[in-house]
This record gives sequence, structure tokens and C-alpha cells, in this order.
Amino acid sequence: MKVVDGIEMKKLDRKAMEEYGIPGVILMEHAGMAVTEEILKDLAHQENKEIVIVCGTGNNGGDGVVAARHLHQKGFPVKVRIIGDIARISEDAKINCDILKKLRVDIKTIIDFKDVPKLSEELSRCGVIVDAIFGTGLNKEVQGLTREVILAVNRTNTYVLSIDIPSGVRASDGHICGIAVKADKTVVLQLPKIGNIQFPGADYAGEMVVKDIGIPHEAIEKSNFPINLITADMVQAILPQRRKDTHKGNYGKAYIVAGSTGMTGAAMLTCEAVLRSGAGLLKVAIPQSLNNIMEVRLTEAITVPLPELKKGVVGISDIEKIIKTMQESDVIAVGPGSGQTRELEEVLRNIFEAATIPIVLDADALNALAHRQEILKLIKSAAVLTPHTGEMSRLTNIPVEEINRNRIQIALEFAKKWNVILILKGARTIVASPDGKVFVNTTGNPGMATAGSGDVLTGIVTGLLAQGIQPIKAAIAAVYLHGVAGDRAAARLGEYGLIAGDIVLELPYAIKEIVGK
Ligand SMILES: NC(=O)C1=CN([C@@H]2O[C@H](COP(=O)(O)OP(=O)(O)OC[C@H]3O[C@@H](n4cnc5c(N)ncnc54)[C@H](O)[C@@H]3O)[C@@H](O)[C@H]2O)[C@@H](O)CC1
Ligand SMILES: Nc1ncnc2c1ncn2[C@@H]1O[C@H](COP(=O)(O)OP(=O)(O)O)[C@@H](O)[C@H]1O
Ligand SMILES: [K+]
Repeated sequence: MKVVDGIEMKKLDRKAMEEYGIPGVILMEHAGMAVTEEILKDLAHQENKEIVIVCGTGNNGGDGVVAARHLHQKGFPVKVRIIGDIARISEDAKINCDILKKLRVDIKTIIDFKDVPKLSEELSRCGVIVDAIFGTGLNKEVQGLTREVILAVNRTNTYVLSIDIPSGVRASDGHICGIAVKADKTVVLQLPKIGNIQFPGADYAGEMVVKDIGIPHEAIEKSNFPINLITADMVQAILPQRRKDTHKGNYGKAYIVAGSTGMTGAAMLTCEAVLRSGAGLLKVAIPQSLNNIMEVRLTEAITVPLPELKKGVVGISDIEKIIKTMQESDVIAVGPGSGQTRELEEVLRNIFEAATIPIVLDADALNALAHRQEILKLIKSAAVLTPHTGEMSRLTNIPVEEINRNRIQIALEFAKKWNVILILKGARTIVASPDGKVFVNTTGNPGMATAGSGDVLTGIVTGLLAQGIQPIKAAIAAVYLHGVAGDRAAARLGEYGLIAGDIVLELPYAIKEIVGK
């Protein structure tokens, strides 16, 4: 599903109006009806059926006014409170306000701080507050009277439904413009906005429901706005059904170079995730002295012990053996628990030069690349990098706070610059492709912020790549499945006690949930 910013949404609205001749009031009518539908669902669980709709003077307010009419028609007690000068109301909203007045709906303006205490009382007493103050048109920090009204909304215990986006959240990036409505539900119109899904704004949305308001789908499909939301349907289309007449050779050979003294666990988690993702065969390169540990735990994998010059880590003496096994494999992943050694850079350089298969780089492989990203240019095959924000900061020299403010753009620029698929991990993981597309993942939970969960993701990407899934698709499906497995683990165990191994254990069920087998 496409994700847009305010500007792109406006373009699509305009296209619907100008190229297809759909008048703005019709779009507004659909928006108001979609909102009404959701309010009716919420009211079904509610004793108190009174609704207060707080409107701004833009089209978001207009959507609220349309909802007021439909709720009034159905016999619900509705109050409409418009913040600011009603003379400045948008044209389509005015048409709808005029109808409301003729229907004698209780409609008043809030023009002074003096009006706020009375409004606060109404907001506390009603059953549902509808937030129609700002939508995609929010363009500056929220101050003065509107700020007071939002504070009043947030002070109540009343159920709050926001139209399109919680007022105060900037649609283009999820920035909070000083203050924002804390919604229980957000009825997103036509397409999710970046601010609905990126933090901090995403935290204000509550439950999200996306509703069609009649913008022609072909216009949306033609839009070249690059951001997409990863959905279950998309992942289902990526994961092939297994043909009956197949054997392990059909599901690929994965090769993992991971682990060092003290960090064999990282290698194990990655390997288990590769196997649980359905790869046909797995080889793992491991320093000789750690081989026995791996053999005991990883029954299904083949270990390839490496002679070690420096005990417990992979180094330049291992290059020949690594390249040889790589040449017999369908994908190679390097980095989880490899340890930070200077020699790893040289190992990577050799892998990059020789590889004709997809390469997955994580953890210490990424650390080895920091300040030496230019060696990425040696890669002739596809590469998938999986940094968390800290690793991304080391890779790019951009401070963590700045990355967090601008995750999509920074991920995209890196992917394009170095011609790699970049998975920027964290709450709302971003997958960016070198051809300029971005995919945002919304599965997963803070229980996954635990040692080793990244190693599991590396294993899933690698396992899917082994099976010949196209790299960008493997990355998309992996982050989604990783999150679903984490959500399943959290549902069973809670977020506190969840550990990375639980994600691996839930992975088969997550895949089954999507594929059906
Ligand atoms: N034809 C359309 O464009 C449609 C728009 N729709 C709705 O309209 C919304 C967008 O409407 P608009 O573009 O009118 O914008 P909004 O309704 O989001 O509000 C913008 C208004 O608020 C003012 N404003 C912005 N930031 C402010 C701040 N911090 N403090 C005080 N005033 C501020 C602006 O100057 C403008 O007057 C969407 O989110 C959606 O809900 C839907 O009705 C569907 C059709
Ligand atoms: N709050 C969260 N919401 C969703 N996913 C999360 C959250 N916190 C962490 N994760 C996921 O868990 C994984 C953590 O990876 P990482 O930080 O590399 O851990 P490690 O290095 O210990 O393996 C990432 O895939 C990340 O997206
Ligand atoms: K709103």
C-alpha cells in the first residue's frame, strides 16, 4: 500500500478533482461517511452516545462537519465546535456548515480562551470526541487557542477518534508540532500518511483504520511517490507455495560467516533463523576452536571450521576457505558476533571481489565498513545491509538523533549512493532499495529490543535469499515476518520476558500464518 506525505495527498486530491471531475465536496462526503461508519462501531460499545466534533477551518474540519450531519440524521446528539474564525472556513467545509445550520445542529465557534472551560466540560461529558482540527494541512507549530483546545481534549478520559491524522502530527514525517491529540483511533483517509506510521507521530494514532474516499485507484497507482507500507498481502505474494516435486536442492544453500569467542550465540541465532525460514542447506564458517560448540547445538547445519591465526576470530588466513565455500553457495551472510577485528575488512574486501551471489552484511561486518564504505563499490552482486540506528550512525557519520528525525530519507540516500538494499532497523524498520523505493514495516514490538533479535533478522533475510527470492522482496518479507514472529512471541510471553530465541521459535508459525502451510 502506498504511503504519502501531505503534498502528495494534495496532488492526488487535485487529480481526482481536475482530471476525473470528482468535486471536492464529494470526496469530503465520502470522508465524513467513512468517519461516521467508524464512530457508529465505537458507539455500539458505549452507553454515552453524545458526540462532540472539534473542527478546524480547513477541509479536515469539513470532514468532521459531514460526519456531524450523518450522525444527526441517525438520531445521535451531536455538537460541533469550530475553532477560530468561521468566515475563514474552506469552501467545501462552508457548504457543509450551511447545511448543518439549516438542520439546526448545535454548532458553535471557539474564538477565545474564555470558551475553553465550557468546551472542556462538554468534552469530558460526551461519549466520543472527534478530532477534526488539522489534517494534512498542518504547516506550523500549534500555539494559542488551538493548543489550549488540544490540551483540553488530551485531559479528558473520553474516547477520541481523529480524522486522517491526530491533529498536531505533521503528515510529512511524524513530527509533533508542539502538541498533538492523543487518539484512540485514527480514521486514515485513502492512504496512510508518513506521520501515521513514523514515530513519534505513530504513537498518537491509536488503532488505525484506512478508508477509501473515492480517489481513483488508477491515479494512485500512477503516482511515483516512492514510499510503501509492507502488508500481509504483499508478503504472501512474495513467498511461493512449495511445489510437491521438490527436494532440498531447490531451496538453496546458505552460507553464514559469524561468531567469535564469547559470541557463538549470535551465529547460532542467525543459523537457526536461516533453517526456520526454509533454506535447503546451511553451512556455517566458524573459527576452529568454536566448532564443537556449534556442532552440538546446530544439528541441522554443516559447520566449516576455519584455521585461526588469532584464536576465536575469523581473519585473513581464512579467506581462501571462505571464498571456496562461498562459490558453492547461493547466498552469504557475514557479521553477527564476528567481533571487531581489523582483519574483517580484508575478509570482506575479498568476499566482495569474488561474490556472484547475494551478500548480507550485519553487525560487525557493518562496523568493519564504517569509514571504509567505498569497498561496497567492489560488490558486483546484490547486497543487503541490516544496520540498527547505532550502526547506521557509524556507517554514515550522521548522529543518531538526526537519523531518527529523518529515517526514510537517510536510508534511501544510502541505498542509492552505495547501490545496496538497506534495512534500517528499529521501531518501524525501513527497507530502502537502490532504485529509490522505500518500504516501511509496522510489525514488531519493543519486546524485540533484546540481544540477538537482529541476528535472527539476518538469518531470515539469508534464508529467503537462499531460496532464490529476489533481494528486495526477501528484505521486505524478512522484516515483516520477523515482526510477526516477535508479535506472536510477545502475545504468548509478554514484552519483558521475550528473548531472541523466542522469535526463532515463532518464525515457523509466522510464515504459516502468511503462506497457509
Ligand atoms: N479535497 C481535499 O483536499 C480533501 C481533503 N480532505 C481532508 O482535508 C484535510 C486537508 O485539508 P486542508 O488542506 O484544508 O488542511 P487542514 O484541514 O489540515 O487545515 C489546514 C488549515 O489550518 C491552518 N493551519 C495549519 N497549521 C496550523 C497551525 N499550526 N495553527 C493554526 N492554523 C494552522 C492552515 O492555514 C489551514 O487553514 C485532509 O487531512 C483531509 O482530512 C478530505 O476531505 C478529502 C478531500
Ligand atoms: N520497539 C520495536 N518495535 C519493533 N521492532 C523492534 C523494536 N525494537 C527492536 N526491534 C527489532 O528488533 C531487532 C533488534 O536488532 P538489533 O538492534 O540489531 O539487535 P541485536 O544486535 O542485539 O541482534 C531489529 O530487527 C528491530 O527492528
Ligand atoms: K485530525
